[in-house]
Amino acid sequence: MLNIQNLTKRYGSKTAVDNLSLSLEAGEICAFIGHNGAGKTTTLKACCGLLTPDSGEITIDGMSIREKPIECKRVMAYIPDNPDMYEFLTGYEYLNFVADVYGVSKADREARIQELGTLLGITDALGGAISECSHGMKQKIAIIAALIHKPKLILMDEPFVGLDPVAAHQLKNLMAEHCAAGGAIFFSTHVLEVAEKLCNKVAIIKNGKLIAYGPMDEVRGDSSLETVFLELEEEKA
Ligand SMILES: Nc1ncnc2c1ncn2[C@@H]1O[C@H](COP(=O)(O)OP(=O)(O)OP(=O)(O)O)[C@@H](O)[C@H]1O
Repeated sequence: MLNIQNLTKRYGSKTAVDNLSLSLEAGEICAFIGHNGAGKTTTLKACCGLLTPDSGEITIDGMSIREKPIECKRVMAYIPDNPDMYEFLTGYEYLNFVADVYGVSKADREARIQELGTLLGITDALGGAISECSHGMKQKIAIIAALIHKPKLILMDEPFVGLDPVAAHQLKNLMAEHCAAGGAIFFSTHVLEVAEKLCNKVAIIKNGKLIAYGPMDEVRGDSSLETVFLELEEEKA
């Protein structure tokens, strides 16, 4: 579903991501963890075509994001950590705009907005201007917008930040259901307890390099993810 081969991305003389390779199959939900500035957002942005790598190859559902960006975007979604939206639109107007871009039928979009809006507890606010929404409310609208075309692969950058406990719980359920139904999710988080409970795979990045990667049970062994993470941070310092 997602294949990253030898990804390197530099900003000037700074190597933000250094020869990183990983892959995700259908049904896998992978947490991407690492210290601030480790290279998570850069990797996620390269996966969805927002950043051009200096070297390496990324494929989505077997298609190169470089060669077939539109086809890739039809089957994937990206939820950034700080969503930029057209704030002068209402939530409904924005979601309909996104549904138009993806060619989602009227019936399908209405059902999806209803289902996800109810799940995340945002339906009542969708008639108001986005500029009047709180950070968490905007995050919920961004989640609905990203999922409106039923993507197979979901990329998320710290998706739980700003969500209230009910919405965070519902999002975790939704993520688990998505993967149980044959989708895949690659998301960054600093909340190791959530990563440990929710994910069957984990990738740990430090200073742009992948320092641990594999099935959650194997990477964690008999300890907690937090213990493994802290040990790795110290070891490779
Ligand atoms: N546009 C940019 N120009 C220059 N350097 C950048 C730019 N974006 C990111 N960087 C640098 O690249 C490195 C990786 O940043 P990135 O945002 O990918 O980290 P991150 O793991 O997502 O961090 P956080 O957990 O704080 O969100 C950092 O050293 C950062 O300063």
